[in-house]
Amino acid sequence: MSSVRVFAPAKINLFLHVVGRRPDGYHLLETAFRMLAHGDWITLTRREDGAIHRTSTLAGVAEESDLVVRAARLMQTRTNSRFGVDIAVEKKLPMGGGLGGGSSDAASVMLGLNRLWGLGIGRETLQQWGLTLGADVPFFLFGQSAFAQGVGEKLQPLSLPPACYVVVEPPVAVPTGQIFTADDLTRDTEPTIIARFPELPTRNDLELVARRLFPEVDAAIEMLGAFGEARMSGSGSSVFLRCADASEARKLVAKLPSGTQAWIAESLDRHPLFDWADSDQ
Ligand SMILES: C[C@@](CO)(OP(=O)(O)O)[C@H](O)COP(=O)(O)OP(=O)(O)OC[C@H]1O[C@@H](n2ccc(N)nc2=O)[C@H](O)[C@@H]1O
Ligand SMILES: Nc1ncnc2c1ncn2[C@@H]1O[C@H](COP(=O)(O)OP(=O)(O)O)[C@@H](O)[C@H]1O
Repeated sequence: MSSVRVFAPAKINLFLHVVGRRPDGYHLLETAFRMLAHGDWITLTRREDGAIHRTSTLAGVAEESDLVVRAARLMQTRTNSRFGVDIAVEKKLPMGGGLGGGSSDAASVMLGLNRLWGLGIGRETLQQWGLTLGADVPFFLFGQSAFAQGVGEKLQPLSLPPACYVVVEPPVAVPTGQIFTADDLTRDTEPTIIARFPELPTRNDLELVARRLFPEVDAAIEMLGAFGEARMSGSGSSVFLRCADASEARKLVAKLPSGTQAWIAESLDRHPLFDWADSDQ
């Protein structure tokens, strides 16, 4: 095998509570992550000369700072692999959309190279390495619905019934750092008892700040909220709503104002590349 085409799913945060702040300024979170069957596609072609290249373009993101290239370099450095790779990304997920697109791309590159370069690295090790690229990366490597603590790196599996979601992408990219540094962000939500989720009331603590700073996010929540409990994912900008089934989702999307960027996706219980990580000894 010298080439693979791999999927990089979106994630949504079913809730996100800010429960504290670390001395380095990073925020301690409690969140429930779930993957959706909608995402980017990445083709990895092995190179024998050790070079790592991105062969597609991504507006505003230079090759060396692209998370797919950084993920490949990380794998090469940590394993001393002699191989290189050409990486082509078919980008479907919006940047700054709160759907974890960049993190998911990075995780799929790590899993893809684990197989393409014949590395056999264990899942927990990959999760530790992935955290250096971004807080959402360990979740995608974990590969199943999860309750997360810390900055998102302490993960435990979460059993959720299958569900269908409508996702609206407002026409704005939200810079995560701007939301976390806002003066009016509340940082003292009581820690949740995971055993009592989903009965306990939850929310996204980042939502109020994002709505204030980005009117497009506020408008999307208002619009989708007319049909049920619409919630923002992560630091925004995307907004999601759970529907009874795909048929209800399609009827809902048909009622949205023309020009709305919206899509429907089923939940994804297991990452399609789950088996591409070994278990740690
Ligand atoms: C909020 C979440 C929830 O899943 O996802 P997104 O909505 O971005 O997808 C993540 O925690 C996003 O984590 P991550 O992807 O690592 O965030 P980055 O873009 O690196 O963070 C940008 C900046 O946000 C702040 N930040 C980020 C995460 C965190 N737990 N506390 C913070 O204070 C830091 O100032 C950091 O420099
Ligand atoms: N492969 C990539 N895909 C998306 N964004 C990337 C990628 N590589 C680097 N980035 C940078 O990461 C930022 C966050 O992107 P993304 O993960 O898509 O959004 P979010 O964290 O809101 O879900 C982007 O604005 C971009 O500057």
